[in-house]
Amino acid sequence: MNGIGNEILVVDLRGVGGRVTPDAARALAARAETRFDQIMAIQAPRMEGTDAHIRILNSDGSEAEACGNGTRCVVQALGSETGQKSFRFEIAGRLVAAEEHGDGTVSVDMGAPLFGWRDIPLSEEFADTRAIELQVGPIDAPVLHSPAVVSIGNPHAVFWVDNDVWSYALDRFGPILENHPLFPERCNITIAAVTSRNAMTIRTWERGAGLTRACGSAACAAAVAAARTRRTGRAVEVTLPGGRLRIDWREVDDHIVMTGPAEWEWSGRLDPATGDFERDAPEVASA
Ligand SMILES: N[C@H](CCC[C@H](N)C(=O)O)C(=O)O
Repeated sequence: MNGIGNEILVVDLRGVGGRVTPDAARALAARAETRFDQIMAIQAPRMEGTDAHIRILNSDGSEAEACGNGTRCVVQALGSETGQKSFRFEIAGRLVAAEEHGDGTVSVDMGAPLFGWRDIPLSEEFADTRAIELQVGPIDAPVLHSPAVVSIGNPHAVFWVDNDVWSYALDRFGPILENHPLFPERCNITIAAVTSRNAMTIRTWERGAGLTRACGSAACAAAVAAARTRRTGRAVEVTLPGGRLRIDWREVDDHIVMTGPAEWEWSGRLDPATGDFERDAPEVASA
Protein backbone atom coordinates (compact mmCIF):
# COMPACT_ATOMS: atom_id res chain seq x y z
CA MET A 1 0.00 0.00 0.00
CA ASN A 2 0.98 3.65 0.04
CA GLY A 3 0.06 6.74 1.95
CA ILE A 4 0.45 9.62 -0.55
CA GLY A 5 3.43 7.84 -2.02
CA ASN A 6 5.03 6.67 1.26
CA GLU A 7 5.53 2.98 0.38
CA ILE A 8 4.10 0.74 3.12
CA LEU A 9 4.13 -3.06 3.52
CA VAL A 10 1.16 -3.97 5.74
CA VAL A 11 2.06 -7.38 7.23
CA ASP A 12 -0.72 -9.20 9.13
CA LEU A 13 0.83 -11.50 11.74
CA ARG A 14 -2.35 -11.92 13.81
CA GLY A 15 -2.91 -15.59 14.55
CA VAL A 16 0.46 -16.62 13.10
CA GLY A 17 2.72 -14.99 15.70
CA GLY A 18 6.35 -14.38 14.90
CA ARG A 19 7.98 -10.99 14.33
CA VAL A 20 9.31 -9.33 11.20
CA THR A 21 13.07 -9.45 11.78
CA PRO A 22 15.41 -6.60 10.83
CA ASP A 23 17.13 -8.98 8.38
CA ALA A 24 13.77 -9.78 6.75
CA ALA A 25 13.00 -6.06 6.49
CA ARG A 26 16.36 -5.35 4.85
CA ALA A 27 15.92 -8.30 2.46
CA LEU A 28 12.46 -7.07 1.39
CA ALA A 29 13.72 -3.50 1.02
CA ALA A 30 16.57 -4.69 -1.21
CA ARG A 31 14.25 -6.23 -3.81
CA ALA A 32 12.68 -3.94 -6.43
CA GLU A 33 9.29 -5.68 -6.28
CA THR A 34 8.98 -5.44 -2.50
CA ARG A 35 10.91 -2.28 -1.73
CA PHE A 36 9.21 -0.13 0.96
CA ASP A 37 9.75 2.80 3.33
CA GLN A 38 8.04 1.26 6.37
CA ILE A 39 6.57 -2.11 7.37
CA MET A 40 3.46 -1.99 9.55
CA ALA A 41 3.51 -5.37 11.32
CA ILE A 42 0.04 -6.08 12.75
CA GLN A 43 0.11 -8.35 15.81
CA ALA A 44 -2.62 -9.57 18.15
CA PRO A 45 -3.78 -6.87 20.64
CA ARG A 46 -2.02 -6.78 24.04
CA MET A 47 -3.76 -3.74 25.55
CA GLU A 48 -7.38 -3.81 26.75
CA GLY A 49 -9.67 -2.05 24.27
CA THR A 50 -7.28 -2.12 21.31
CA ASP A 51 -7.74 -3.84 17.95
CA ALA A 52 -4.07 -4.68 17.40
CA HIS A 53 -0.49 -4.06 18.48
CA ILE A 54 1.50 -2.58 15.58
CA ARG A 55 5.30 -2.63 15.21
CA ILE A 56 6.89 -0.30 12.66
CA LEU A 57 10.13 -1.12 10.83
CA ASN A 58 12.07 1.16 8.51
CA SER A 59 13.72 -0.15 5.36
CA ASP A 60 17.09 -0.23 7.19
CA GLY A 61 15.55 -2.64 9.73
CA SER A 62 15.33 -0.08 12.56
CA GLU A 63 12.11 0.32 14.54
CA ALA A 64 10.06 3.53 14.53
CA GLU A 65 7.65 4.80 17.16
CA ALA A 66 5.16 6.40 14.75
CA CYS A 67 4.07 6.17 11.13
CA GLY A 68 1.10 8.30 10.15
CA ASN A 69 0.90 7.25 6.50
CA GLY A 70 1.29 3.61 7.47
CA THR A 71 -1.44 3.81 10.10
CA ARG A 72 -3.91 5.06 7.48
CA CYS A 73 -2.98 2.07 5.29
CA VAL A 74 -3.60 -0.36 8.18
CA VAL A 75 -7.03 1.18 8.85
CA GLN A 76 -8.02 0.82 5.20
CA ALA A 77 -6.69 -2.75 4.98
CA LEU A 78 -8.45 -3.96 8.15
CA GLY A 79 -11.59 -2.00 7.30
CA SER A 80 -11.82 -3.66 3.88
CA GLU A 81 -11.88 -7.07 5.62
CA THR A 82 -14.67 -6.43 8.10
CA GLY A 83 -16.24 -3.07 7.35
CA GLN A 84 -15.00 -1.74 10.72
CA LYS A 85 -14.45 2.01 10.49
CA SER A 86 -12.95 3.02 13.86
CA PHE A 87 -9.81 1.46 15.33
CA ARG A 88 -7.56 1.76 18.37
CA PHE A 89 -3.97 0.53 18.08
CA GLU A 90 -1.12 0.14 20.52
CA ILE A 91 1.95 1.60 18.81
CA ALA A 92 5.25 1.95 20.75
CA GLY A 93 3.39 2.22 24.04
CA ARG A 94 1.04 4.94 22.74
CA LEU A 95 -2.68 4.51 22.10
CA VAL A 96 -3.46 5.58 18.51
CA ALA A 97 -7.12 6.04 17.52
CA ALA A 98 -8.11 6.22 13.85
CA GLU A 99 -11.23 6.21 11.72
CA GLU A 100 -12.03 5.79 8.04
CA HIS A 101 -14.49 8.32 6.57
CA GLY A 102 -17.12 7.70 3.89
CA ASP A 103 -14.88 9.24 1.22
CA GLY A 104 -12.12 6.71 1.96
CA THR A 105 -9.85 9.19 3.71
CA VAL A 106 -8.62 8.26 7.18
CA SER A 107 -8.06 10.44 10.25
CA VAL A 108 -5.43 9.36 12.77
CA ASP A 109 -5.09 10.81 16.26
CA MET A 110 -1.28 10.89 16.49
CA GLY A 111 -1.37 11.90 20.18
CA ALA A 112 0.20 14.97 21.76
CA PRO A 113 3.63 16.26 20.62
CA LEU A 114 6.53 16.41 23.09
CA PHE A 115 8.92 19.36 23.15
CA GLY A 116 11.36 18.73 26.02
CA TRP A 117 14.99 18.17 24.94
CA ARG A 118 14.98 14.79 26.75
CA ASP A 119 11.74 13.81 24.96
CA ILE A 120 13.04 14.42 21.44
CA PRO A 121 15.65 13.14 22.56
CA LEU A 122 18.68 15.43 22.27
CA SER A 123 22.11 14.55 23.69
CA GLU A 124 22.49 17.94 25.37
CA GLU A 125 20.13 20.38 27.06
CA PHE A 126 18.33 23.03 25.05
CA ALA A 127 15.91 25.24 26.98
CA ASP A 128 14.03 26.41 23.88
CA THR A 129 13.40 23.63 21.35
CA ARG A 130 11.55 26.02 19.01
CA ALA A 131 14.97 26.80 17.52
CA ILE A 132 18.19 24.99 18.45
CA GLU A 133 21.78 25.63 17.38
CA LEU A 134 22.33 23.19 14.54
CA GLN A 135 23.35 24.09 11.00
CA VAL A 136 24.74 22.69 7.78
CA GLY A 137 26.78 24.48 5.16
CA PRO A 138 29.51 27.13 5.51
CA ILE A 139 29.82 28.54 9.03
CA ASP A 140 29.38 32.10 7.80
CA ALA A 141 26.55 31.28 5.40
CA PRO A 142 24.72 28.16 6.61
CA VAL A 143 22.37 26.51 4.12
CA LEU A 144 20.04 25.22 6.83
CA HIS A 145 20.06 26.35 10.47
CA SER A 146 18.11 26.82 13.73
CA PRO A 147 15.62 23.94 13.37
CA ALA A 148 12.60 23.37 15.56
CA VAL A 149 12.71 19.90 17.15
CA VAL A 150 9.68 17.91 18.25
CA SER A 151 8.73 14.32 19.09
CA ILE A 152 5.62 12.75 17.56
CA GLY A 153 6.67 9.58 19.33
CA ASN A 154 9.60 9.64 16.88
CA PRO A 155 12.21 12.42 16.63
CA HIS A 156 11.89 15.28 14.11
CA ALA A 157 13.93 18.35 13.20
CA VAL A 158 12.21 20.98 11.02
CA PHE A 159 14.31 23.53 9.09
CA TRP A 160 12.51 26.62 7.75
CA VAL A 161 13.20 27.88 4.23
CA ASP A 162 11.52 30.76 2.42
CA ASN A 163 11.94 29.46 -1.08
CA ASP A 164 11.56 26.23 -3.05
CA VAL A 165 12.06 23.15 -0.83
CA TRP A 166 13.39 21.38 -3.94
CA SER A 167 16.37 23.71 -4.17
CA TYR A 168 18.15 22.00 -1.25
CA ALA A 169 20.42 18.95 -1.54
CA LEU A 170 18.47 17.02 1.10
CA ASP A 171 19.99 13.78 -0.21
CA ARG A 172 23.34 15.16 0.94
CA PHE A 173 22.37 17.04 4.13
CA GLY A 174 19.83 14.43 5.24
CA PRO A 175 22.15 11.61 6.29
CA ILE A 176 24.59 14.05 7.96
CA LEU A 177 21.77 15.49 10.09
CA GLU A 178 19.98 12.13 10.61
CA ASN A 179 23.13 10.76 12.24
CA HIS A 180 24.28 13.97 13.99
CA PRO A 181 25.56 13.29 17.57
CA LEU A 182 22.94 15.73 18.84
CA PHE A 183 20.34 13.00 18.10
CA PRO A 184 21.15 9.89 20.19
CA GLU A 185 18.27 8.03 18.46
CA ARG A 186 18.97 9.67 15.09
CA CYS A 187 16.30 11.97 13.61
CA ASN A 188 13.85 12.56 10.77
CA ILE A 189 14.93 15.71 8.88
CA THR A 190 12.36 18.02 7.24
CA ILE A 191 12.68 21.17 5.14
CA ALA A 192 9.53 23.29 5.42
CA ALA A 193 8.35 26.34 3.46
CA VAL A 194 5.33 28.08 5.01
CA THR A 195 3.18 29.45 2.17
CA SER A 196 0.29 30.97 4.17
CA ARG A 197 -1.22 31.06 7.67
CA ASN A 198 -2.73 27.63 6.96
CA ALA A 199 -0.52 26.00 4.34
CA MET A 200 3.03 24.72 3.98
CA THR A 201 5.16 22.55 1.73
CA ILE A 202 7.69 20.04 3.10
CA ARG A 203 10.28 17.49 2.02
CA THR A 204 11.67 14.88 4.43
CA TRP A 205 14.77 12.75 4.76
CA GLU A 206 13.46 9.93 6.95
CA ARG A 207 15.42 8.26 9.74
CA GLY A 208 16.11 4.71 8.61
CA ALA A 209 14.47 5.15 5.22
CA GLY A 210 16.04 8.15 3.46
CA LEU A 211 14.22 10.38 0.97
CA THR A 212 10.54 9.36 0.76
CA ARG A 213 7.62 10.84 -1.15
CA ALA A 214 5.77 11.51 2.09
CA CYS A 215 6.16 11.26 5.85
CA GLY A 216 3.00 11.66 7.92
CA SER A 217 4.67 12.15 11.28
CA ALA A 218 6.94 14.76 9.68
CA ALA A 219 3.86 16.62 8.41
CA CYS A 220 2.56 16.58 12.00
CA ALA A 221 5.93 17.75 13.34
CA ALA A 222 6.21 20.58 10.81
CA ALA A 223 2.63 21.74 11.40
CA VAL A 224 3.07 21.79 15.18
CA ALA A 225 6.46 23.51 14.95
CA ALA A 226 5.01 26.16 12.61
CA ALA A 227 2.09 26.84 14.98
CA ARG A 228 4.45 26.92 17.96
CA THR A 229 6.63 29.53 16.28
CA ARG A 230 3.62 31.57 15.17
CA ARG A 231 4.28 30.87 11.49
CA THR A 232 0.80 29.34 11.04
CA GLY A 233 -2.40 28.60 12.93
CA ARG A 234 -3.15 25.15 14.39
CA ALA A 235 -4.97 23.83 11.29
CA VAL A 236 -2.66 23.44 8.30
CA GLU A 237 -2.73 21.81 4.88
CA VAL A 238 0.67 20.24 4.28
CA THR A 239 1.84 19.56 0.72
CA LEU A 240 4.41 16.75 0.42
CA PRO A 241 6.07 15.38 -2.74
CA GLY A 242 3.48 12.56 -2.92
CA GLY A 243 0.33 14.49 -2.01
CA ARG A 244 -1.43 16.52 0.69
CA LEU A 245 -2.37 15.95 4.33
CA ARG A 246 -4.57 17.97 6.66
CA ILE A 247 -3.18 18.47 10.16
CA ASP A 248 -5.23 19.77 13.09
CA TRP A 249 -3.43 20.39 16.36
CA ARG A 250 -6.42 20.34 18.72
CA GLU A 251 -6.58 22.95 21.49
CA VAL A 252 -8.76 20.88 23.82
CA ASP A 253 -6.34 18.00 24.38
CA ASP A 254 -3.19 19.01 22.49
CA HIS A 255 -3.60 15.95 20.23
CA ILE A 256 -2.60 16.10 16.57
CA VAL A 257 -5.15 14.74 14.07
CA MET A 258 -3.80 13.90 10.59
CA THR A 259 -6.24 13.23 7.73
CA GLY A 260 -5.43 11.85 4.31
CA PRO A 261 -5.84 8.98 1.82
CA ALA A 262 -4.41 5.47 1.63
CA GLU A 263 -4.06 3.31 -1.45
CA TRP A 264 -3.87 -0.48 -1.98
CA GLU A 265 -1.31 -1.67 -4.55
CA TRP A 266 -0.88 -5.49 -4.45
CA SER A 267 -0.91 -8.42 -1.99
CA GLY A 268 1.20 -11.48 -1.30
CA ARG A 269 2.65 -13.54 1.50
CA LEU A 270 6.03 -13.52 3.17
CA ASP A 271 8.12 -15.30 5.77
CA PRO A 272 8.59 -12.71 8.57
CA ALA A 273 11.84 -14.34 9.66
CA THR A 274 13.60 -14.27 6.28
CA GLY A 275 11.64 -11.90 4.06
CA ASP A 276 11.05 -14.67 1.48
CA PHE A 277 8.15 -13.38 -0.54
CA GLU A 278 5.50 -14.64 -2.95
CA ARG A 279 3.13 -12.26 -4.72
CA ASP A 280 -0.56 -13.20 -5.09
CA ALA A 281 -1.76 -13.80 -8.65
CA PRO A 282 -3.65 -10.67 -9.79
CA GLU A 283 -7.11 -12.34 -9.81
CA VAL A 284 -6.64 -13.40 -6.16
CA ALA A 285 -5.46 -9.95 -5.22
CA SER A 286 -8.51 -8.22 -6.69
CA ALA A 287 -10.95 -10.56 -4.89
N1 LIG B 1 6.87 7.64 7.06
C1 LIG B 1 6.33 7.59 8.41
C2 LIG B 1 7.33 7.97 9.45
C3 LIG B 1 8.27 6.92 9.71
C4 LIG B 1 9.23 7.41 10.71
C5 LIG B 1 10.54 6.69 10.64
N2 LIG B 1 11.33 7.17 9.53
C6 LIG B 1 11.29 6.90 11.93
O1 LIG B 1 10.86 7.75 12.74
O2 LIG B 1 12.28 6.23 12.12
C7 LIG B 1 5.09 8.44 8.57
O3 LIG B 1 4.34 8.53 7.62
O4 LIG B 1 4.88 8.99 9.67
